[in-house]
Amino acid sequence: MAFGMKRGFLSKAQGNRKSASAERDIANEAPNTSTAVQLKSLDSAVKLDAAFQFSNVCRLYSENPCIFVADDRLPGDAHYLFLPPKNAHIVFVDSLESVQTISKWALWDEPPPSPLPDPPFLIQDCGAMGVGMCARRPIARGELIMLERPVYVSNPNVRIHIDQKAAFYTGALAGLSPTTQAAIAALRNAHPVSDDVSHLRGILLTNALAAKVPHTATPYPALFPYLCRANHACTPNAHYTFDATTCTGYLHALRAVAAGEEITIGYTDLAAPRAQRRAELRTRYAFECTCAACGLPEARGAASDARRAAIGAYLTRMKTGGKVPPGAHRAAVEVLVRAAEEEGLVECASILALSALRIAQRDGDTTSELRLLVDAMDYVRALEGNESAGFLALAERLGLTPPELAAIYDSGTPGSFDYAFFGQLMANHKRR
Ligand SMILES: C[S@@+](CC[C@H](N)C(=O)[O-])C[C@H]1O[C@@H](n2cnc3c(N)ncnc32)[C@H](O)[C@@H]1O
Repeated sequence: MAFGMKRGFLSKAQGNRKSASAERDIANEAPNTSTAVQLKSLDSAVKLDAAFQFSNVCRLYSENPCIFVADDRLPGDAHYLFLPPKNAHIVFVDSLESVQTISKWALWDEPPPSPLPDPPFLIQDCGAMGVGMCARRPIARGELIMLERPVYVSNPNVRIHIDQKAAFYTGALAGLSPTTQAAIAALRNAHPVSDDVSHLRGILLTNALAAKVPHTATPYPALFPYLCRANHACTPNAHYTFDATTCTGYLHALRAVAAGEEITIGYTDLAAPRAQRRAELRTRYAFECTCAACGLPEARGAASDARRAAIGAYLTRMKTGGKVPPGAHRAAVEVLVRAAEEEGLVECASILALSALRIAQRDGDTTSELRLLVDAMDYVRALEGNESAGFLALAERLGLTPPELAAIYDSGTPGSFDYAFFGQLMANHKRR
């Protein structure tokens, strides 16, 4: 299961937050004079060349796949992979080895995932938050709101020569089609602008969502023309995930969303108390959060903080102690699942329910195990939709088609399902 990743340039502990700086600056590195790779000069007959004549350090490495060395003084570092090679609509910025791996992904031979025929959202002015995404009709819990391929994906650890920053960013965009360049330029920048470079960096810092590619542990910042328009809420109603097998970002509704309601995602650690969330949004993302959870009256805000702090404390224990931290009790974790439900934090509820499930398994508590499996899958279904691998596997395990299982789920809510019926299905299937 691909749990969602927060908006993020880079990670602190878990690789799901922004770092202050997206790429490392190398102020004092000498130009590389013994370039190991054979680099073509820019006047070779490739259509993209004209676009790259801004830089005397950018070199074509290969035409197909279309790979450029961003700065031939640092040939081991940033390379641009433009896909497809001409009039590209995606650029990957990464080491040579990595962009070569990415260029060989089988998914590039397949047609890209089809956009939704009738997307249930509009991009429109949302007042103080700027542009945002609004539901143009009611959206069901777990419904796929949109899917989109990124246009810019970058390894946050690539090194840039300090005096080549402008060339670096311009180069990364230069091989993209004019439409794709315009889509990036249209994104919001919430950070101060002093020149074109700081503007582009500001766009990246303001908008990047995390994309986890299979061959690295660190999520990569990725820009999406539409997904990046989703504003933040501390109790979001939608969830972003990135699936590297299709190189696509997905947005699912975490609960039923009414027509006209804004569609929001979480940019930050939602299990943190309000002051901490707000401070992080201010320092890393440069805005004062105006969401409903931040605007709760004092007493309700304090109760919310207490619930989130308890959830956060257990999630922290899981980071070091694993899915079943030492000394964890199922009943206590289930109290936290309910707290997460109450807070509307579906991803937290899902992680906690899966932990409670493991504890039940550890304790040989088969009744709780079945109930928690059913509940946990309901959270996964909200996060990733009925097409999630976990949901499909459960349907198979129960001997049901995914729509049959979805219909059973749609008739209940966690705590009100007919668990005995699920148990019967499971037992019947085991016997077959
Ligand atoms: C990724 S962009 C989202 C789209 C953006 N509103 C736009 O106009 O394109 C993030 C920016 O939106 C605004 N924003 C998002 N969520 C917000 C919130 N909860 N409160 C206030 N501003 C918010 C901030 O300016 C933030 O830097």
